[in-house]
Amino acid sequence: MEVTARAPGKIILAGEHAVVHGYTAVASSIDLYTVVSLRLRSDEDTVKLKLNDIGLDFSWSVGRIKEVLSHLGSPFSSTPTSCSLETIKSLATLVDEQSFPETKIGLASGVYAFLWLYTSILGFKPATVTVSSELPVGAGLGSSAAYCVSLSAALLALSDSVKLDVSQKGWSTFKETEAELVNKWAFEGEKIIHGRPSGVDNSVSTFGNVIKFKSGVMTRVDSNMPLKMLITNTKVGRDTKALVANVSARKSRHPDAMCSVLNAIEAISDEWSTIIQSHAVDDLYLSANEEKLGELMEMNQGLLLSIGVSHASIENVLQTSMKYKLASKLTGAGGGGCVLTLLPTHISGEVIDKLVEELGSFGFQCFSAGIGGKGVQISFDYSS
Ligand SMILES: Nc1ncnc2c1ncn2[C@@H]1O[C@H](COP(=O)(O)OP(=O)(O)O)[C@@H](O)[C@H]1O
Ligand SMILES: C[C@@](O)(CCOP(=O)(O)O)CC(=O)O
Ligand SMILES: [Mg+2]
Repeated sequence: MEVTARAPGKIILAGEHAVVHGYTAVASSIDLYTVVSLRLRSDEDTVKLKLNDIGLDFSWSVGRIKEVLSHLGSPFSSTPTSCSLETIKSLATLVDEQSFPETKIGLASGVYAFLWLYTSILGFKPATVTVSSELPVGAGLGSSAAYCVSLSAALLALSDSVKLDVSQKGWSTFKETEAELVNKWAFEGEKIIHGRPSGVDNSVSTFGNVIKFKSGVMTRVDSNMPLKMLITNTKVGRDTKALVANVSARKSRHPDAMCSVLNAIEAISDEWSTIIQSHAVDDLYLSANEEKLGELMEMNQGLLLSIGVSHASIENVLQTSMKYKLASKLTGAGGGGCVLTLLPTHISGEVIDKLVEELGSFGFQCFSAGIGGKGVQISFDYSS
């Protein structure tokens, strides 16, 4: 039997980075998914991992995994637990043995996260795991969270920790308590990739829709506004872990100034969630609210610049969209990656086409995505 799990990416509408320090963020799932398929094998004695998006394949014999991890007391606890530094070192041994290409070394932490989740949830069962994603990897759309959530979901679906109704056909969602377990494991995976994640990305990928997130607590937001965003990928590579660490360093150098900036970001997140929850009584009310959201995005972007996470490519997108009187902000960790541009309901297709063309001339890639869909889902296939 094969199980397939899919988990969505996300956009952060307001509050990235601030959320790492206990201030509110508002985020929404998008309809671009990372898909993980997992097949347990009785015919082989290996754990195979195929990472299609980054073109890397791994194969470990179960015996070798046991040998390297046994002194740490593996198989590990089947309840969500943090991976120690000592364990990461052992996981790195397993990855190094597969001659990880030097040019892709930044991607190694994703493989450590896989090995940690795999051995903790399924122990030493032989299997083939394949990962492919519609999300750009490392561009601010939460690919790391979608990867950890879909992996955790697929692994838990075939573990003893979760009892699922496997007779269901097509995509199905987890019950609340099971989804919480998926989310907790995914957070442990995110810790390996991000260092110090807030938990907003894995939560919105697990539960979907629009959420407010503060100090590890998620609140569902009932959005009543038809939100449309243009997403521009600057294609400038960046690493969430490094950007988050830089902000923390700036915060320790300037605690008072940073506290004021982060408080201001929180006020923006709070206003975002109030506005999108309000019911538009007529078109005038809707466009007034869209204008307010645009201003909030401009303010949020200015504050993100002040904490050091913007980039020349991001500023280029901002200036270009401003020519068309459209507001933008970076989304995710910044430093490159993706920028959101709010597309008000009254905007003409012609204007959008012109903007997309101009952004394309800089080598940026524009696309739109459905905002606020379902969270993680699974599907069983009995034919394999
Ligand atoms: N589809 C994927 N295949 C392999 N690794 C992935 C995939 N998606 C995410 N990752 C892991 O997540 C990391 C990117 O995470 P991050 O820097 O947080 O960017 P973002 O989450 O914004 O895409 C990659 O370096 C890799 O380790
Ligand atoms: C910067 C941050 O707020 C969001 C990071 O998102 P992404 O990995 O860039 O998609 C970090 C976090 O909340 O864990
Ligand atoms: Mg990430």
